[in-house]
Amino acid sequence: MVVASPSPTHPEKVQFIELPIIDLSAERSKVINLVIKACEEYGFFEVINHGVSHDIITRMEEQGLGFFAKPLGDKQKAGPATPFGYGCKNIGFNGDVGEVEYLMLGTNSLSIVERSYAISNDPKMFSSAVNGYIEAVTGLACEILELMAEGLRVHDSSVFSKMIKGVDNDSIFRLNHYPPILCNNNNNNNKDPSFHANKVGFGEHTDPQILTILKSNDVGGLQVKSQVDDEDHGVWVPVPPHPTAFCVNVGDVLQAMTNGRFMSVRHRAMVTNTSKSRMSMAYFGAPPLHTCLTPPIELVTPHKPLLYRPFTWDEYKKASHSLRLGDSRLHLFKAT
Ligand SMILES: C=C1C[C@]23C[C@@]1(O)CC[C@H]2[C@@]12CC[C@H](O)[C@@](C)(C(=O)O1)[C@H]2[C@@H]3C(=O)O
Ligand SMILES: O=C(O)CCC(=O)C(=O)O
Ligand SMILES: [Fe+2]
Repeated sequence: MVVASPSPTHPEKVQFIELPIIDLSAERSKVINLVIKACEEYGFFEVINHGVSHDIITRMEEQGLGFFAKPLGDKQKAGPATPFGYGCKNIGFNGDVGEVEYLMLGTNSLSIVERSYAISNDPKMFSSAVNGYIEAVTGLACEILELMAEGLRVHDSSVFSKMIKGVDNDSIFRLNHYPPILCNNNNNNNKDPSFHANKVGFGEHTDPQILTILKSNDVGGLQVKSQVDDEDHGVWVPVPPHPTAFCVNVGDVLQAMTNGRFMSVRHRAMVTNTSKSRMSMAYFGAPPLHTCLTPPIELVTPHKPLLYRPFTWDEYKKASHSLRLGDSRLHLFKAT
């Protein structure tokens, strides 16, 4: 078997652990306990029976695939991803690269209507699919954030959800497309049937925002880092594609706002498929730029003193943008 490892000299551990899949239609107190456990253990879980309709998801997937199927010149008409538009291979502003192309959008419905003219040949269809999808996943994110606040026994159960509900939120929506690795003679002499492709599509990182809600098609690639089985280094756990589930990532802001009780999950997307593209659709729920981010008082006690100083999303976003993808950023905000 030929394996093109991301680091041939330091092979990384990959372990097939069963990650939590939570049925949101189950009894509320049970759901809450499972959500809290997953956020403490992994900072990651999947949800099923989430209430987002198949039609909303399919419409969005069709529009996304339609966009990526266009010739490069047409995709570039969406403008560069600085911050909103089309990007290819370059991620962020500091030299990170991956085997991915993407489309980044703000979540404001009017701005989506305006932008859709540069993105699609059927702008009305495109903006209605995107706005319908964003409305649905924002609702799901709010519901999950409220379950979390309840589980943490915080008096104001909307303490997290209200940050992404307001019109001035800074949430974003991103479509990622990972074309398959083609087997040419350089990496697969004689078309070896046991050839296993393995390239980094989107390198290891945490999401800076509050919460990410991600849906992919039926092609795998997402991996999350778990500290559970290897305290020192962590192991990579593949997330198998699921026909209906959404993946939920705890972001850096939620780690800070829970005073470190939840952990923001390190994850990456690998390209291992040699015949079919992976597409993921990620909603990143973020607060308004000038909101002061600090945990509710219930989560700060003499036994659990404040871990991070209060900061604004504007400050945190600027710090993130000045760093590389895989850098950890929260330590810059440690309380002294
Ligand atoms: C290298 C970078 C890309 C990123 C901004 C950053 O400076 C560090 C965080 C990266 C990330 C990860 C989650 C989202 O995909 C993203 C849009 C975000 O908000 O933070 C990306 C940023 C990006 O691609 O611009
Ligand atoms: O494509 C994926 O599954 C992961 C994408 C991701 O982590 C991101 O866009 O931040
Ligand atoms: Fe991510």
